Amino acid sequence: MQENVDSDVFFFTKGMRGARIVDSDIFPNHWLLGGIFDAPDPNQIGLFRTWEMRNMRLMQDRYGEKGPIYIFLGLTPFVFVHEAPCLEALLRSQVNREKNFGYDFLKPWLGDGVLISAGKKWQHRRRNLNSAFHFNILSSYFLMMREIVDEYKESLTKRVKEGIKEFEFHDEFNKLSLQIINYTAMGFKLNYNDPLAERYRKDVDKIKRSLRRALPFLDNLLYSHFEQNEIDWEGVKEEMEVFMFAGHDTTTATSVFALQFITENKEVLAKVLKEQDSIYGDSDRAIEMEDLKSMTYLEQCIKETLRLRAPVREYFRKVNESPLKSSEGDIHISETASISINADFIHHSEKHFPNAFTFNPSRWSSEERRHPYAFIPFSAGPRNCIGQKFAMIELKLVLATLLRNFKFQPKIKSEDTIIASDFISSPWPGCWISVTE
Ligand code: HEM
Repeated sequence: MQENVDSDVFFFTKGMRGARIVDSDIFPNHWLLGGIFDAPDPNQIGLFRTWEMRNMRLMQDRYGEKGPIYIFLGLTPFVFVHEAPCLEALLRSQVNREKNFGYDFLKPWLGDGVLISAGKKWQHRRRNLNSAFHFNILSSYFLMMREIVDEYKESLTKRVKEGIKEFEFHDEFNKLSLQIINYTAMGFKLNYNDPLAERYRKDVDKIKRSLRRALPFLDNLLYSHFEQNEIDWEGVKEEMEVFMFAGHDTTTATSVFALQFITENKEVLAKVLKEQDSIYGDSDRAIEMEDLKSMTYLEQCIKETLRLRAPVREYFRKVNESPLKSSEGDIHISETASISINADFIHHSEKHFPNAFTFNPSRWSSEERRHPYAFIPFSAGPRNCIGQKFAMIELKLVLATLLRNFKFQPKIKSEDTIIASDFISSPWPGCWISVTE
């Protein structure tokens, strides 16, 4: 059926504008199983991302102007939505906001919480959770984050003084981010050394005590459960799981990649430190929430990191209504297809980001203009990341605290770092960085 075919895929894409099956030199398609045999061994870490990016680039060069690209992984047709107007049409849609079957493997763990659920259930949960991210509430999270980050600074200082010279920062930040999300969402601190039973007992005790304080996130869920009868107990547990997961691996990845990019680039580091000096001078006063607004260059560094190392590099949808209405006309997508939104891919587009593979935070200065849907690390539209402001606060606080207090020397360059493309990206097999005071 498909010998180097360069024509519309007849049964899935009948009548679709620009939908093409890819040429056999990009994905050698098996007549029944499609491109599945060509995919690299997923155990060979880092290869999948390189393979996918290369093939998507080749496809875009050939079919770029013609709309979404179809490929087959096994019997499943996948549609790669790869251009900004098409991404905008899809992500802004109020109708096409359901996740595809690819999220099912998360269900035994995260349940049918806000990350995965659909329809009225999602709408209801999302509305309920939105209130936990208002500005005033974010300010109270900030104070809790600062407490944790200061404790981490003390611990790092102690270990450096004891003579430890190198640290694996993916692991360091993973513990730190977990501690932050645990404390802000649940209201108690983790103690990794506690034996399980003792920890459980203490933690339950602490939860009970902390409920007397204003604990925005868990409080919010408990209020909805007990007072408003809006969410059942299963729902409370689901949403806590979602937040613990969505809120820590992503910020871990961003912190470690940002630390590596900033500290390997002396000019960038000098500008970050100059900005910190302009805010604090010689004073060693604590970082305040207000200060974060003045950290514009640091914010540019974080955005540039999110562009080059999107932690959620790919996410998926299914289509409930076609055609999508784009600024460039209607885009027809088959309702049997799964849609891949590959943030990593559009973030490396030369059209939107000249010298796309170079770390250049200044491209985020306010004069630069680009299509708003060319940069989608937090997704966009009604199903975007609910925690993005929370994440930016955490990232600025962590990076500013560390960069002001320590000197870092990465052991490996960003360009030589293998990126493991699990559900959330990470440096493989870690990211070792020397630290001095
Ligand atoms: C740098 C950090 C982060 C990045 C890059 C990120 C990225 C994303 C992306 C791409 C999505 C859409 C996923 C999809 O469509 O399948 C998403 C959804 C979500 N994120 Fe984040 N996230 C970050 C931090 C956080 C934090 C800190 C929280 C919570 C405190 C959070 C909570 C969520 C939730 C609950 C959703 C599901 C929203 C919905 O479907 O309505 N995220 N995030």
